[in-house]
Amino acid sequence: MMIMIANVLDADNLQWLRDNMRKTRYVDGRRTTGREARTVKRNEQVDRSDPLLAEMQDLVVDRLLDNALFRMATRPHVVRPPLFSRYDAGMAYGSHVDDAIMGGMRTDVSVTVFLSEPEDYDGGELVIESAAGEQDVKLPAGSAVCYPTTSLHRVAPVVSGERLAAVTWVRSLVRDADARELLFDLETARHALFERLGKTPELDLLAKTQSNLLRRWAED
Ligand SMILES: O=C(O)CCC(=O)C(=O)O
Ligand SMILES: [Fe+2]
Repeated sequence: MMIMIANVLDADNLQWLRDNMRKTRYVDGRRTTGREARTVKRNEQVDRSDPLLAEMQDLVVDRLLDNALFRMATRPHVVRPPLFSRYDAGMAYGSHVDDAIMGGMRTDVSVTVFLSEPEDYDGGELVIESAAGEQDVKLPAGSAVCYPTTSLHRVAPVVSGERLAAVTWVRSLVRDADARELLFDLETARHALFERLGKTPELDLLAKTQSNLLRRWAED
């Protein structure tokens, strides 16, 4: 399941991150990438040793974990410290699959938090491949897209302007994407029924089912 989440970051968060990204040091994005993906990656990333990076990473991870939709969709166990990237005109990241293990952690869900407004750059869509075809994703600044790390994907060439993004990976309590979707749907239906009818015996059964499926599938 792919899901878009609006307003993960507010205007103040965005301003602060963009101001910092004007001050940070960058390295060639190929430095953090495996042999094959490196051949198609053309971007810049905030240097791992930059003193501003840790606070930027903490802000994005905290804002993701504060977001109820993010927690429902990804069932996070661990969220990796994000990479902050910039793409100028001509930069792109060709088709690739993200590493299955990063820093010893299995990666289940890939996340891009958009930091530039869509009108500030041409091109630069995140293109996610699935059996149903390709989906172009270009969201307002502060919004995030979450998609299974099993997917091939790419960043289309930026034609003009600058694309800033924070990218991270989630190790989910629920490894299987179909199981995560099932739990997401159950919980969504449960919340909607509660809003409409209050706490009924049928709702209790749904809550029991959701809880017991999560207990069955969760790996902690
Ligand atoms: O910038 C993005 O939206 C995704 C980047 C990406 O695919 C990666 O870093 O592996
Ligand atoms: Fe990727």
